[in-house]
Order: sequence, then C-alpha cells, then structure tokens
Amino acid sequence: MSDPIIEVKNVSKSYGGVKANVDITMKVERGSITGIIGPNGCGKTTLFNSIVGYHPIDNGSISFDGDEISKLRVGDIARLGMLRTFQQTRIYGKMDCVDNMQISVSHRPDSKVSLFASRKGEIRERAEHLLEFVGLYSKRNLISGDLSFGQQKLLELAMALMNEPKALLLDEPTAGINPTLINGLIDRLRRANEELGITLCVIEHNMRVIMNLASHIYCLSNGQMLAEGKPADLQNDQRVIDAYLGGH
Ligand SMILES: Nc1ncnc2c1ncn2[C@@H]1O[C@H](COP(=O)(O)OP(=O)(O)OP(=O)(O)O)[C@@H](O)[C@H]1O
Repeated sequence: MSDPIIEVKNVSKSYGGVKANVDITMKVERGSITGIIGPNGCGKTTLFNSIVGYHPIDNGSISFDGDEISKLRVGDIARLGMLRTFQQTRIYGKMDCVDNMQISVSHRPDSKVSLFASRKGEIRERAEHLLEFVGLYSKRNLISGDLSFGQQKLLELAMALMNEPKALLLDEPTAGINPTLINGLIDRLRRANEELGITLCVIEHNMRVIMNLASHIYCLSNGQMLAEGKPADLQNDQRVIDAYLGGH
C-alpha cells in the first residue's frame, strides 16, 4: 500500500525566463530509497531546493509527513525532519570531525539529541558513535579540511544523521569520490535506510550506483518529468536513453 512521506504535486519553478521545473508530480514512499536522474541542467537540484524550502515555488504543492510545507522555510522543514546534503560538501574545514558533528545538532522538539542538549557528553558520545557508523572514528580528531573529498562526504552524511532526520535528500553523493569509497558510501546509505529507518531521496549521475541503490526512480528531462519506474524499467526505457544521449 502506498504511504508517501514526500508528495510533490504539479510543482513549477522558473528563474526569470528559464523553466527549471514544469508541472512536476512525484512521491517518495516512506522507508524507501528513491532516485532522481536526468541529464545536466534538467532541473534535479531545483526540485530538491523546492522540496526543502530553499526557494519559493511558482505553483503546486509539496507535503512532508502529512504537512503542507511549500510555504515553509528551510529551518522549519528541517525541524519537521527533512534534511539535505549538497553536491559540494558543507563542512567546517578548520574544525575537527567531532566538533563538526557537535555543532550540527539542531533543536527539533522531538529529537532525543536536543532533549539532552544540555548534556554535552551525550552529544559527544552520539557524534563518536555516528563517526564510527560512517567509518571515520579513527579520524575523529583530525581537522576535517584535511580529509579526502570522499571522507568529507561521509562526514557530511554523519552530520546530517546527528539530527535524526526522517528523510534525507542527497544531491549527487558519489560525485568526485574514488570507486573504493563509493562502495563504502553506498553501504552506509543502505544501512542508514535499513537500520536507522531513514527515507532517502538521491540525485545521482552514476547509473551503476542509482540502479543498485534505489527501488524507484524518477527521470527528469528539460525541467519535466519524463519517466518513472523500477530501475530495470528505466534502464530499458527508450525515452530515458534518448534523453541521456541527447543531453551529453
Ligand atoms: N539560481 C538560478 N538562477 C538562474 N537559473 C538557474 C538557477 N539555478 C538553476 N538554474 C537553471 O535552471 C535549470 C535547471 O538547473 P538545475 O541545477 O536544477 O539542474 P540539475 O539537473 O540539477 O543539473 P546538474 O545535473 O548539472 O546539477 C538550468 O537551466 C539552470 O541553468
């Protein structure tokens, strides 16, 4: 039975004359890993930005966990339990990993972390536990700017997990990471989904990654929804193949 945690209905967004998203409708099932693919400039990041409240949309509605959120701002949506990561990591390069983790704690009312916010030891303990979860425990006291790009992406994932999101939107999590670390990252994303119960929505250019990771995939092209379905369906969809060939 369908139980969407994110529902996007007829959303459009233009930047001046550029129609970045046109009448987009999609949903992300609770507990799923859902993929978004499409050629460069087709509107994937714009869609993420609309969902997390980074900018107002022109038309349509977006709901998260039953609440209409299309008029809320980033902070309000984060407090409801939806977070995103970026193509370029946003860590504090001059601070060590544990400190990055500790300052990323938000104040969601129902968060176990914020409940104990006054107890620094518990936050530190959780930070170290999550650094272990992403495989960075041995690097916990290193300055984060000295980590490799792939390790910084793992740190960013761990920072997002500090806030116990219900849903996490990841913008090209494997871009710029070497193949060995990509496998580690995929494994961590799967575990975050299965063990921590976090719904994931992933923009990804690496077809091998997204076809393995996602149970359902949406494909955008020229700002419009071109196709959706199971990975195997999309892999054989001539419209998707043509969009990629035409887009590169
Ligand atoms: N802030 C902005 N101002 C003006 N135009 C923008 C802005 N952001 C995106 N665009 C335009 O909107 C369209 C969609 O861009 P978007 O970044 O959403 O695509 P994308 O699918 O995420 O691309 P990529 O795969 O390269 O990251 C593009 O034509 C882009 O140039």
